[in-house]
Amino acid sequence: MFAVDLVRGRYHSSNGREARLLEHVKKVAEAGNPQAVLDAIDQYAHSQEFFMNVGDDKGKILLQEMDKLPAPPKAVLELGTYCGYSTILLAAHLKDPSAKVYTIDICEENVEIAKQMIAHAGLTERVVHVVKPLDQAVQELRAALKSQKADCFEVVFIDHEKSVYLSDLLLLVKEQLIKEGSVVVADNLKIPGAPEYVKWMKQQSDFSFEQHSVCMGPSALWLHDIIGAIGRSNCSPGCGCCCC
Ligand SMILES: C[S@@+](CC[C@H](N)C(=O)[O-])C[C@H]1O[C@@H](n2cnc3c(N)ncnc32)[C@H](O)[C@@H]1O
Ligand SMILES: [Mg+2]
Repeated sequence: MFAVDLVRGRYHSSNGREARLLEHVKKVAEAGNPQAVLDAIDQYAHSQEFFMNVGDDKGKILLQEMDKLPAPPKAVLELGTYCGYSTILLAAHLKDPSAKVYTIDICEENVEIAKQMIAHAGLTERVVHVVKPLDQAVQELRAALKSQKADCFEVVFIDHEKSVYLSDLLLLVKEQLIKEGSVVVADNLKIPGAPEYVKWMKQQSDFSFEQHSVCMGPSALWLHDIIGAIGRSNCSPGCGCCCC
């Protein structure tokens, strides 16, 4: 059971499952080995309790999209840290030695678990946590990009509160935190779904948009999902579209 604050969309279980997951990972996964940590999380999530992690199947799609960029990204933005699964996936995949994953979550309990998970994977230096909603983090993110000599976030993974997928994407566009060539991957477009986001993406000529339907297990009813929304920003500076 999740304790969900419907106003702010904070998700943390009321039965301690995230802490149990961390305990399991520390017990079975070799420290400093990101893949061992991800495997331990997947194994526990498949056999013991349900978690909101993106998981291995959809995780592969996320990494494939990252690999399609013309150069390895310097700055990756994640909306929705939870226990750190996708943060570890993304951070372990960074090729540029100075690159970082900036991960946003508004639930401090989740971030505390994620920090320990990421530390166990040996990736603390690769990850910056931001514990506030995106609209309050814009200046901080802009400063972070500047200090890293990055022009924008080349990869964005959206996986937080579905009702703010579109407004947060529009904020990233307006604040020029994403630009031409950035790739935006959004999870859970079918379940629980983000219809406004999908509708908007489909209407944009300055984003190319594709959806990946993924069936993740025997319980197709609730596991069949779309990570979809591989939105690529196509505009060129000054062209007058929504990104400029
Ligand atoms: C589905 S989980 C993220 C899963 C994670 N990306 C993974 O695959 O391992 C969603 C997370 O978004 C956080 N969240 C909810 N609303 C948010 C918001 N407005 N801004 C940032 N994070 C939010 C929740 O606290 C929760 O930890
Ligand atoms: Mg998700």
